[in-house]
Amino acid sequence: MTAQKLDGTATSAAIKDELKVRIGALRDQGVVPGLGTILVGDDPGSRWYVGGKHKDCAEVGIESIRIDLPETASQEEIEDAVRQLNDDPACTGYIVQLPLPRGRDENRVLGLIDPAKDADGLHPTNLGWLVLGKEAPLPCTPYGIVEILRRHGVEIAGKEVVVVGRGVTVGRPLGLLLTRRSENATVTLCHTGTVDLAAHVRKADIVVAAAGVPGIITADMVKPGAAVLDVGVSRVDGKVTGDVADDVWDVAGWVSPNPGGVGPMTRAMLLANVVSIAESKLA
Ligand SMILES: Nc1nc2c(c(=O)[nH]1)N[C@@H](CN(C=O)c1ccc(C(=O)N[C@@H](CCC(=O)O)C(=O)O)cc1)CN2
Repeated sequence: MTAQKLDGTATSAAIKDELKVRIGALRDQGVVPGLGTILVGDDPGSRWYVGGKHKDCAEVGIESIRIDLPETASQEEIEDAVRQLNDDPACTGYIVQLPLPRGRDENRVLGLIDPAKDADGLHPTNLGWLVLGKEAPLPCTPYGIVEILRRHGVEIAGKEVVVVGRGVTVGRPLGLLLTRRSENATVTLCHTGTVDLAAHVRKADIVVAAAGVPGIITADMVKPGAAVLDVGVSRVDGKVTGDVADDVWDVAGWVSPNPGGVGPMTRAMLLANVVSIAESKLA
């Protein structure tokens, strides 16, 4: 058996086509959506991700505002950049690319973002709304994971989901998202303190691997027919390598490749958040 592909490249292209229509309608009403980014430092991966976000904006008709700061930027300089975008009327929503260089207080920076411009859904207020069940911008990777499953017809309600990784951009918010009444999954959040990871993964209908450990999910751990989403990103010999071993394709029902799976969905949902923020201002 070979798993079917959860194709993030094709799905994100379809989402971008839908967004182009919504952006056209906004522009017809005199609203020009703008995405801002704050990038600090020289990490090649982060540079690539931010470059991709601005390329996506150009493709769908969202204006771009880019603030790049050097590796040496102080906490104060980063916070000034946040205030600048909070005050910029051309900026509908924005993100601070994570991780920040060592020694900077990420939580303090995220907390200074205007929650109404939080295109990443990572401001404490918006994460709080996720807990409380009120509509707010959703963190882009978890949002993308739900969309890729939904658009491939993979049932979520009533399913056992194992999320491997408890990071703030994926694991923790994904657990909250999938346990909302609208998704209705049962979620087990595994992490480095989990004693028997394989035993948990074996019970899952849906596995989301976001540990950043190459090949941590192997075929013997996967229930036949399960959906396995590969979110982890590591670089091995300069090549992007995911958390899911190649032999998983022989056992699973669905696999999201990496690259080409959840990554492009993360980018598409960021655009969707910006468009939703712009639309909410008209309502
Ligand atoms: N402020 C944020 N920082 C980070 C987030 C985030 O959602 N908000 N997530 C990740 C990085 N990320 C977006 O910022 C991201 C990661 C991966 C991709 C992607 O398209 N990946 C490609 C492969 C890329 C490669 O070759 O290196 C793919 O999967 O096909 C897009 C965005 C951490 N930081």
